[in-house]
Amino acid sequence: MALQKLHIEPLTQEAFTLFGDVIETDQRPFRMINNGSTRRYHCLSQVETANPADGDRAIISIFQARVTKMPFTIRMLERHPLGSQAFVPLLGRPFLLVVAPPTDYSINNDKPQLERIRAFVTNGKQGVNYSRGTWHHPVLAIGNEDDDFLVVDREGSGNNCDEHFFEENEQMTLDYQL
Ligand SMILES: NC(=O)N[C@@H](O)C(=O)O
Ligand code: NI
Repeated sequence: MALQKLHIEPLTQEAFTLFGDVIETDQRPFRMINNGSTRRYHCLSQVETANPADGDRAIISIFQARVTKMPFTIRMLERHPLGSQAFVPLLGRPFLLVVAPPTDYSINNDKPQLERIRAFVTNGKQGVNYSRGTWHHPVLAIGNEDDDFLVVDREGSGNNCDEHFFEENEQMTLDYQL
């Protein structure tokens, strides 16, 4: 049986609001700083950490992601129940997002809602900050060369990564040619 092919939408903040924030400058307000030499696009998103009083902290990493060979089968999604996770491309290339809205992580074996899974492609100038608990596929670099991302997420005690693997007949196909 053919797997369901995910429709890939262009990323906009409006379409992405259920899942988190788009980090971009297009059409965003800014203020001039540094004696008029610099635009500050202030607080495009915020880092969420569940338990700052227990030592949760926001950290900054770089992910060097291998290119995803297309067509690609979406076999799982993950979420970070204790904090947000932001990906900002460092090489100006588009990348793919597969997401589903956060669900109630207090329920055992909680899982993504299949019918609410959506796929997006960025424009190369956009990053994203997944809200705490947003289901998402691990980073999906596309194109001909591996890609680099600045990643801002939560470090602290406890499990901060739940993975859900789909039944074979629930898996989806992602196919995008740059
Ligand atoms: N595991 C890890 O740090 N990366 C994932 O969370 C991801 O979303 O790529
Ligand atoms: Ni993640």
